[in-house]
Amino acid sequence: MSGKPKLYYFDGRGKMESIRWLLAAAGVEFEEEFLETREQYEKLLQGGSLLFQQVPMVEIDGMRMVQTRAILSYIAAKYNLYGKDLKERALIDMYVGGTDDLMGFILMFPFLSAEDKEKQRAFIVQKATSRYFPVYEKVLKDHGQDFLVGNNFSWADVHLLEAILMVEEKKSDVLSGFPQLQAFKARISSIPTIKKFLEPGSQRKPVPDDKYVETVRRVLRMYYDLKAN
Ligand SMILES: N[C@@H](CCC(=O)N[C@@H](CS)C(=O)NCC(=O)O)C(=O)O
Repeated sequence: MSGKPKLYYFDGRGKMESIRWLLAAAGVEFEEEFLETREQYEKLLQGGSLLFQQVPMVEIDGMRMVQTRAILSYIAAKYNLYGKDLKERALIDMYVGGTDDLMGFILMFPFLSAEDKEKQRAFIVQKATSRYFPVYEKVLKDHGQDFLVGNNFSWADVHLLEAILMVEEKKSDVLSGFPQLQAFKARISSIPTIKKFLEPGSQRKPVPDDKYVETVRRVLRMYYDLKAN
């Protein structure tokens, strides 16, 4: 294993994208191996690298880590993005849990039929604006600080910015009723590591397209259709 973390996933967002975001936010360079064929995936399975036969898998510090949440927590702790004490860590976990739930509504979006996509788009925007964004808007307004937790840049900020941009891809003016979040978005986007990640040519993945969907289906042998909520 080289010094840089190595990410094993598809050449697309999915569950790996938040890991890319967090590494980039921490200023950590990483390598990637993209799964294009069933054979590549089976090789990983046979080599015993995938504890639960699933990706994302990340080689880091001599470990082969699976389970997205465990990987993210490790990176957050290692690079001081996880609060200064247990209470800040608990808050970060709660805020990340909320944004994760919101992102969960978007994760399977590319796999839906055209008709279900329209229903899901409305559902995502409704959940974002009535359940999740008001929470972060209030947190920022009440404490008046630049970051969500402890007046320091943390995993919670990175995750929320990722979620905001994902929802804006579904409805570009979704932040119109959330002035605190608009300012937050501008502030976090201008942090040098994040700014670099948002520029063209970075390892950030684009909105999933049909080719990504076809690759995931083929490699994982997903022969069923997903239903919208
Ligand atoms: N709880 C795991 C779930 C990982 C997961 O569902 N991975 C999918 C690809 S995004 C997979 O490998 N599916 C193959 C399978 O479950 O057989 C995590 O969060 O990392």
